[in-house]
Amino acid sequence: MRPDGGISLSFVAQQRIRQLEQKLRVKEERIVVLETENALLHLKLAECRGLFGRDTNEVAQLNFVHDKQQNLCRSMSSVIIQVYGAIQRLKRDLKNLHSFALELSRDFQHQCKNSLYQVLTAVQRIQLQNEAMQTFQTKAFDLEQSLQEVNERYQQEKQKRKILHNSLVELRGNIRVHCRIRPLLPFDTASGHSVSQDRHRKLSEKVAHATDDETVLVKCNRPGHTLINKTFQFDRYNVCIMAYGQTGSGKTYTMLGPQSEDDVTLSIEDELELGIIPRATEEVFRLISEKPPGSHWVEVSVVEVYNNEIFDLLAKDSCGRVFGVKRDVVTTKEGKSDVPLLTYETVENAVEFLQLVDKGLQLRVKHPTLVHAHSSRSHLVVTLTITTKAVSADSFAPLWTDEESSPRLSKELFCTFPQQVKDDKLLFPSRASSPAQFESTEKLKHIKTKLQLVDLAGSECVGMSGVTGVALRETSFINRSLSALSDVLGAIAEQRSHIPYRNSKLTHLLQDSIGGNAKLLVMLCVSPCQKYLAESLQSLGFGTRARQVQRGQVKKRNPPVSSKSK
Ligand SMILES: Nc1ncnc2c1ncn2[C@@H]1O[C@H](COP(=O)(O)OP(=O)(O)OP(=O)(O)O)[C@@H](O)[C@H]1O
Repeated sequence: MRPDGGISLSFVAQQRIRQLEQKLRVKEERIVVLETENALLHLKLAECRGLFGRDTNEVAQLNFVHDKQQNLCRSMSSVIIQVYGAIQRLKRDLKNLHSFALELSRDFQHQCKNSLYQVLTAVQRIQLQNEAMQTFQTKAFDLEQSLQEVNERYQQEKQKRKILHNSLVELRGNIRVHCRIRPLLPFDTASGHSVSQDRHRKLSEKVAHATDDETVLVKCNRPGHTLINKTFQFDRYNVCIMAYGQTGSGKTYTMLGPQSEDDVTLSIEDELELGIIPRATEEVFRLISEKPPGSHWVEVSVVEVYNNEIFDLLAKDSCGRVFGVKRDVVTTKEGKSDVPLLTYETVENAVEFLQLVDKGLQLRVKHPTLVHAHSSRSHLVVTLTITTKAVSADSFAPLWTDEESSPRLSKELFCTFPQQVKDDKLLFPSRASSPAQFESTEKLKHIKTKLQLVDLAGSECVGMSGVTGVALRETSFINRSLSALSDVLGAIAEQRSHIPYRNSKLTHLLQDSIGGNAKLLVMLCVSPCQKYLAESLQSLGFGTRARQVQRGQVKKRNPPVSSKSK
């Protein structure tokens, strides 16, 4: 400031400068701030640039993805269109289904109603039927009661009949006699040298006639001789077990059927001509075929009793050839007759059986006599042993029973030969050739039944048969054994305490079949012509007495068969 108190210029300048400097500093500070801001903005710009670069990549990738998405969208759209179409179709189907279900439901309801109606009707019907059933049951009960009453009455009647039957059987006994008269044959009328023509004609006349099934008439009117006009009654001609009669009267024919001159072969071709042995065997196998398989089996033995010796006609030598081997007959502990070592062959059918019998027959002794050119010199005994097995005693069903007689041949035949042995133990192993099944069923019950078919040798009048030497000896044995048989039958008929079975090998061998519970049929064979009148009358007389003794009509006496040995 100047001394007058005025403001100098410099001061003002200075003031101005200071102001300007102030302003400058402010400006500089502002610049610094702006620069800082600028730097920061650069930085941001750089950052933004970086970001922008990255974003561009992302945009490219996003574009790529976007393209892909668009493609996907396009394909999805077509799929969606398809799906949509399918959905539309499904909707239509669903709609159809729905209406079908509705229809079905309506049908079902309708059917349910129908069924218910039917069930109700059926229930009503059942109720009605139940009521009817109850009425019927009441009636059935009443009927059953009356049936029971009838059954009781039937059983009582049956019992009465059985008692009657048994007493009849008791009256008739176990021996039946039938008679068969053979026809006149050429050799009956053949002329002998020692008689005149006239006498020969007389001798060849038929004097024995069967007037009916049960009656034999012997009518003979010889001048100077007693008039014979006699009838003999016999049981019906049905079956027999034992053919008895004089030589040449037809025993072998009856038992075996016709045989050719040189060949003894049995034939089962001509049914009408069959003998009892093939018929009986066929019947046995027919009956067996009706039983369960394996429940029955048959063994066969064939023996001949020749000169009071027993020969096994099925025994084989080392080469398998059959030849008659001598055997003996013994009585077992149980009182049965037995032939130790006897050959038993198992057979499956009648043909096999007949083949065996044929073999045996080849060995049977024959010898021509004046009466019969093919006279059998031995007794033939064919035995069928039938073994029956059952799983228990209750289920046992024997091949035949002898409870009641029947008119049928089979029943009648089988009623004739029951000799049954009920075993709790095995009997079979004591015999040869047991079937395989048998061994595996040890605990089974077995019943053995014997069917013995016998062709006896013929009784013979030595004067007529003209035998000498060996044949005469044979005749003597034949007549003696027939006499022993007659004694046994007489003793049985008269119910004697001792039956002389052991007096001859024949009766000893047949012991099981002609005593005890067994039934024996004697088939009398008779020659029709006058020449054998005495022999025929003797046979018929024997048969009649045996039958009458059985019926209790005659007093005890010895049958006169022993006279045949004269
Ligand atoms: N009913 C019959 N029909 C036809 N011929 C028969 C009849 N009976 C027997 N014959 C015949 O009579 C003859 C003697 O019969 P067969 O051989 O059976 O007698 P047999 O009694 O057995 O004799 P033998 O005891 O001597 O052996 C034989 O030629 C036989 O063919």
